[in-house]
Parts: sequence; structure tokens; C-alpha cells
Amino acid sequence: MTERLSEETRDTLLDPLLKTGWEVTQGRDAIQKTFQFNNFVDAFGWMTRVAIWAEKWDHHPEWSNVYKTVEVTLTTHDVDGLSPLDIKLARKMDGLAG
Ligand SMILES: C[C@H](O)[C@H](O)[C@H]1CNC2=NC(N)=NC(=O)C2=N1
Repeated sequence: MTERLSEETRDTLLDPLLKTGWEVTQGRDAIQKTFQFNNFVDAFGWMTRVAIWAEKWDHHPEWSNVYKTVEVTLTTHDVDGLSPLDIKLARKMDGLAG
């Protein structure tokens, strides 16, 4: 079972993600980002690829898709806050989005 990000490592791990458009969610220990794609098929294809990693890592996003936009929130429900798994999945999402 994972643990919440420690205060010592939190900023170091979050800073690179904040530079790629992730934001800390107001009122929740979570991060969020809106991904824009060229069209619905690209958006859904990206979601499909992310889903495979989410299932492999047993760590799943909270997300919604409208046409070519995907809004994503990441947090770890088991610890009610951010964990290294959220950092890992956010990095993977950025990587797969190109
Ligand atoms: C039983 C199952 O392993 C757990 O519910 C996993 C599934 N995916 C998860 N995803 C996220 N975001 N947080 C969790 O705590 C979590 N827990």
C-alpha cells in the first residue's frame, strides 16, 4: 500500500508537473489538468493507452471526456491524498500526450 507524499518530497515532485500544466486542486489533496487533442478519436485513443497503464499500476484517474477535451484529476483514494502513484501516472499521461 502506498503512502501520502511527504512534506519533504512533495514540492520537488510536484514542481516539474506544475510546469507542464498540472495544478493543485482547490480544496482537495489532488492535482488536475485539462488535455486538449486534435479530435475525439485522438482523445479517446489517449484515454485507452492511459487506461492500460492505470490498470497495470492499479491506479486510476478521475476523468471526463467531452469531444477532444479530457479533464483529469489525480489523487490516491486509499490514502485520501497525493501519493507517488499520482506523480507516476501524471508523468505517464504527459508522456503519452506528446
Ligand atoms: C482495490 C484496488 O486495488 C484499489 O481500489 C485501487 C484501485 N485504483 C485506485 N486509484 C486511485 N486513484 N486511488 C486508489 O486508492 C486506488 N486504489
